[in-house]
Amino acid sequence: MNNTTGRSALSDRTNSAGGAKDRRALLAEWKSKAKSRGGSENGAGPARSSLLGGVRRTGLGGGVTRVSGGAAAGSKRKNAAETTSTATTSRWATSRTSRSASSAMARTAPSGSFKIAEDEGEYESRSKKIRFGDSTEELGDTSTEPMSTTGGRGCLKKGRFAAAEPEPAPSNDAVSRALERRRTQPQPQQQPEGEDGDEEIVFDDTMNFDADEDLDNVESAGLKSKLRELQKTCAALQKQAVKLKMAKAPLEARMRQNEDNWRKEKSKLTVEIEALKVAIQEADQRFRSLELQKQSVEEENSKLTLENRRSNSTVTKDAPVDNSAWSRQLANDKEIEELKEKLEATKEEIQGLKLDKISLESDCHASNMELDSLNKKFASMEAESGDIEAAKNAANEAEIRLEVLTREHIATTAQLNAINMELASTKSTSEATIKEKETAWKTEEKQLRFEISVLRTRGGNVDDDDLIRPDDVEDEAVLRARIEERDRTIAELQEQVIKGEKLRRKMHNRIQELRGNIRVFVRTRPFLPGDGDGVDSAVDVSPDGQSLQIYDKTGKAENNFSFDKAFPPSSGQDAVFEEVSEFVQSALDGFHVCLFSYGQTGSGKTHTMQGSGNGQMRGIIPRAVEQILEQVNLLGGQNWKYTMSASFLEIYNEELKDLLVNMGPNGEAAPNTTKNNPNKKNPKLAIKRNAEGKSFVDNLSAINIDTTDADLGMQQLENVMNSAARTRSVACTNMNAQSSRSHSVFMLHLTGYNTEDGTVISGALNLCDLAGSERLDRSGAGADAKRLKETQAINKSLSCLGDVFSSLASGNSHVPYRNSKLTYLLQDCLSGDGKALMFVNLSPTMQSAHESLCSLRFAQRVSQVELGKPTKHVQYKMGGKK
Ligand SMILES: Nc1ncnc2c1ncn2[C@@H]1O[C@H](COP(=O)(O)OP(=O)(O)OP(=O)(O)O)[C@@H](O)[C@H]1O
Repeated sequence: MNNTTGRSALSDRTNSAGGAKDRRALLAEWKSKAKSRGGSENGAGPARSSLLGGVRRTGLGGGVTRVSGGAAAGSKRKNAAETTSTATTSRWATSRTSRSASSAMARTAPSGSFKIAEDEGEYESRSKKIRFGDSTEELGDTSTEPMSTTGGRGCLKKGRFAAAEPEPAPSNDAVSRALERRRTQPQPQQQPEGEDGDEEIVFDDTMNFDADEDLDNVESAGLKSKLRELQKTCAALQKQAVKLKMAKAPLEARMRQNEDNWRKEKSKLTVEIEALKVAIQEADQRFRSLELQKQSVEEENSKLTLENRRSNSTVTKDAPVDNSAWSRQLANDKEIEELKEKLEATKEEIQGLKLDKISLESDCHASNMELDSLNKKFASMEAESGDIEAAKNAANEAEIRLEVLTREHIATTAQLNAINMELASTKSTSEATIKEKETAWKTEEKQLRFEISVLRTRGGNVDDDDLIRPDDVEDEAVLRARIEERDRTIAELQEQVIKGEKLRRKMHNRIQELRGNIRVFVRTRPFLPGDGDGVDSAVDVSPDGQSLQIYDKTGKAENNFSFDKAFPPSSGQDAVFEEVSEFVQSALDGFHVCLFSYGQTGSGKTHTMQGSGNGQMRGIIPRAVEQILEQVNLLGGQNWKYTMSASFLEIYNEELKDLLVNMGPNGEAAPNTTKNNPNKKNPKLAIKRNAEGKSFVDNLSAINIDTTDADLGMQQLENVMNSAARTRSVACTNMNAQSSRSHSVFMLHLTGYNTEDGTVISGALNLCDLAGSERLDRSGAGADAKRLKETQAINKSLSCLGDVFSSLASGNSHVPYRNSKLTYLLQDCLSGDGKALMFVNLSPTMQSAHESLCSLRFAQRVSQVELGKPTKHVQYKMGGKK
């Protein structure tokens, strides 16, 4: 900004202000000057139009005053307009006319004064933008120039800066006068308030100081300070305007965002409203239709009510007619008619019945005759049926016998084969020994012959006869006697060895008894026809009769086991029984003895316990009973009287079953089937404890075995065994044609009474044939649901038995006897009260090697169980001779 320009403008303005030119004259003058400068009227348009408007509206009249002040300011004004017009054109274009006017005025304002502009710090007041001058320096400069600000001040009176207007100094008389004059002068017509409500800033052309009043000098000080204040205010306003402008953009963005949201919301709501309108319409329609329905229903209801009333009234009117005598008469007549008809019908019926009776009587007669003939027929048929039944029984018996014989035959053949095999091996061993000895003998003979020939040569002419002297003959007799003597000694020694062996066994048994061990015997069965062609045995029993080895298919020995006794396949039933006889004997002495056979299916458990057949293949049970009967007879001579009873039960699928349910109490041969014993129930068996805490099976049949007559006793036992064999649950499996599907327990109760001293002993022999442990895949039981259930029950109870032994071996305080019926039943025998012996039966086949190994491991655990010293059950009873 050029200070000089400002000054000249001010002086021009001051001079021009001194004239009485009116505004129009000034404008015309400005126009002509502009034209003379070559500026188009259009180009100056904005300024001009602004000026035109501005003079009417803007209150910053100082500028206007300066514009109107002189033509000298024209060029400068033009320059000022040019400098700002570029920057503001667009905004000018959009500004309202009134604003344009004031802005234009500002642009045309000379430098050095405050101006209204938009290209620098600006303050927006409603619709106006007010730009204040740049620097105080300019203001300082301008203050040195005479400046007519009367118009400006006048504007400020009503303009927005009016509040900031300082009071004129009281000493300034000229100012007071001018103000006074102004007050007294008529006011020009005021511009009406702007359309946007802007404060009206009135440009007052008449507010000019007189030339003679040196206002410049008078007011300079006050104006300066006023301007400074205004400057400060404007600066503050500028800053505020900048802030507001900065704040404006985000606000505008927010406003736009809000506007958008509002529009979206509005459209959404419009849609919703539309939908609601439709719904309301529909609801209205439905409501109307329901109303209609209701009306029709109500109408119908009222109709029905009316009808109902009408019909009721009709009914009450008709009632007396029903009760009239005439109608009663009619009814009676009708009834009589009906009764007559009924009577007729009954007569006919009676007639028919009479005829029926006659025909029935004849029928009855015929039937009676037929019945008679039928009775006769029935009697003959019954007789026939009895014969058939008997024949059937005989056939059954024969079948059983055949079965037994077959088993016996198989067993015998098997054992014979085993013996033959053993003989063959013994023969080959003996032959080898003989050969060896022969060779040795031949060598010795050669040697002797050589020695003889040497002696002969040495002897020269000595005759052979001379060599034999009487002494030598004598020596030979002595030698023979000596040999005989030696043979006797050998025989005696052999006898002693046998006795010693017996004693050793006895001692061993005694030791075992004292230790309370469960004794374990292992028995390997011979090869059977069904075992295949392979003759390689998986089990090798050592000649010591106690140890054995198991081989796998590769021929590798798995383990070396040692037990109380190991029986090779060639061992017969007698040899086995010999080993257990002493054990059985102890039942007679008042011990509770338990023998049980354990092993995989088809390994020979039943063969060991019951046997195969009634001959040499008889098992432990018949042999034990036989031995006991013999012993009882012997003891009978020693004041002992025994009674004996046998029971036989099986545990099938964890259920107890009496196998002698069809027998008479004294072992009478059971008629074959339950058909002949229809009244005999199969009572439920339960394991219970007696007063002494000993277990017994409630409701179990006990068959008396005669102890006085051994033959009778054996016959009774045979009946018992047959009856049990018939009732026992057996089935054919892949592993055994007669596989036991249950655990069977033969119980022999013995009571001995000594007539001399009143001693009573009660022993028991429990011979338990366990069901075979089996693998489902080998036995084929998995294919049949019944077999599968049986097998699961078997394996479970065997595992419970294993748990009991493990528990006993570990010395646990709690032994899980109650986990299965089997262990609960055998609890007394297994808890140290009795003597226990376990047979482990093995199959010799290679296919069974794994199962055999499992059985042997189980047996090894059992052999470690110490039950404690067994108890002898002895009582004393009054009545003995002593
Ligand atoms: N030591 C043996 N000497 C001769 N034959 C035997 C011998 N052991 C078993 N057998 C025969 O083997 C077959 C199977 O024996 P057994 O029925 O006793 O087996 P098991 O172990 O009781 O089988 P399961 O558990 O299936 O009842 C029978 O025919 C039996 O005669």
